[in-house]
Amino acid sequence: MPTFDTIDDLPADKRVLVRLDLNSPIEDGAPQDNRRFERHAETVRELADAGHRVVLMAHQGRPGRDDFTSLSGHADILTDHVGREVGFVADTYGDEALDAVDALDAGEVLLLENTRMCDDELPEESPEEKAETEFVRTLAPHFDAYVNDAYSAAHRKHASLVGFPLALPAYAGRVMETEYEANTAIATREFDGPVTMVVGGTKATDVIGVMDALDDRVDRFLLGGVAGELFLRAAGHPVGRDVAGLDLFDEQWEANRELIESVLDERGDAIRLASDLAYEGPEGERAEVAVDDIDEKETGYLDVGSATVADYEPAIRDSDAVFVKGALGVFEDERFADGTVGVLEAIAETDCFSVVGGGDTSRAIEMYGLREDDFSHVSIAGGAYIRALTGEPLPAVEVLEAAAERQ
Ligand SMILES: Nc1ncnc2c1ncn2[C@@H]1O[C@H](COP(=O)(O)OP(=O)(O)OP(=O)(O)O)[C@@H](O)[C@H]1O
Ligand SMILES: O=C(O)[C@H](O)COP(=O)(O)O
Repeated sequence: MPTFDTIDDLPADKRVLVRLDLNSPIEDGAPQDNRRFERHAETVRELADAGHRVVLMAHQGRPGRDDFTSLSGHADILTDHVGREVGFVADTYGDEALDAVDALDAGEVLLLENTRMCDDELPEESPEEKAETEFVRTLAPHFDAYVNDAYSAAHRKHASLVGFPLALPAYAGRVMETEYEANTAIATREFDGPVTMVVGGTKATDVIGVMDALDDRVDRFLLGGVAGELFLRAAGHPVGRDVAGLDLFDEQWEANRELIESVLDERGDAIRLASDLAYEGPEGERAEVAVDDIDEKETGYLDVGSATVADYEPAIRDSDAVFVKGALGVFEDERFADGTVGVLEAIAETDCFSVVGGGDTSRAIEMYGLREDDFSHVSIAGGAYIRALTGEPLPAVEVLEAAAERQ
């Protein structure tokens, strides 16, 4: 059971600073609606209905990446889900933000600008160091309480996640509570048959570390996405080409090369790699090529191929549990959705215990007409959920627990 306080313990009529995780897919510069808005809206609505003054913090993307944007579009989507206006101020803790915070009335909701636009937010440091930053020291005195609802970012030691709980009485929101309970329970569950993990997405650095930590708790890993191509590279195939504007492959290859080689060496028999890949053909169509026929690194691959899906399906069917972290391809583009959707369909058809995690990946479920009920748990957390599987502590949860002991 969690040992943190929740919003049930929050006294009435407070000025509350709330951390959400609204990190979303961005298309043409605009955030795309997804489960994170729907789920966080419950916490926001409950706090506003209770008459608190509610100020929200969240992040979007990472500096230097295309998805690093303002949160103004997020405020509009959240307004629809909460059913009351969510105001927005394009400032994190300057005078403009503080004036807007101080002007709020009971039951009003305001979203501050992307926390990662603030220099103090990102470098990972101890909670004590984060609590001493100008960001926390300036903003905290304008509030009576802090609520963390961002379970899916709880593996990061950023100021908005670990600094404020040292400066204010701290509570968990509804998403933090439910995701914590579901994911912690999974970590201690025992399975009779094979346990399979589908690994993909763009955050290869995160998932490769977890593959190493999970060790023999997972019987086989089915790889795709960026991590899959990096493992193929380690196995000697010239794949993993960065398309313009993105540095997904080379940077993560340099950072993880040794670990990938050692995981491949030690767990090679448990790791299944794509036998074919899909790319954009000359007429803009989906084209596929067998991995063994790729002899030059000149094409960017955007999905696993159909032979790979056919190879992965039986492994899923005979599993007792399947965990998904990250998409096998760029499923947002229908031409490159076959890998992700094929694997999700295979999981949905079995009655094994199944968890699909990740803010982006879980979105494929409704995009392609699958039913959430066909999976045991659909988590809006990606990195935090896979860390929970390894039993690794989450720094933002630890500070909430420490706060509860002081309160
Ligand atoms: N080969 C590829 N090249 C580029 N992007 C890819 C590739 N394969 C998958 N993706 C992208 O990976 C994204 C999902 O992975 P990501 O690592 O962001 O995980 P997530 O499920 O959102 O988890 P988290 O919550 O940790 O962000 C999808 O949006 C998809 O477009
Ligand atoms: O989308 C996520 O998984 C969380 O918001 C964390 O984002 P990050 O991996 O950029 O820290």
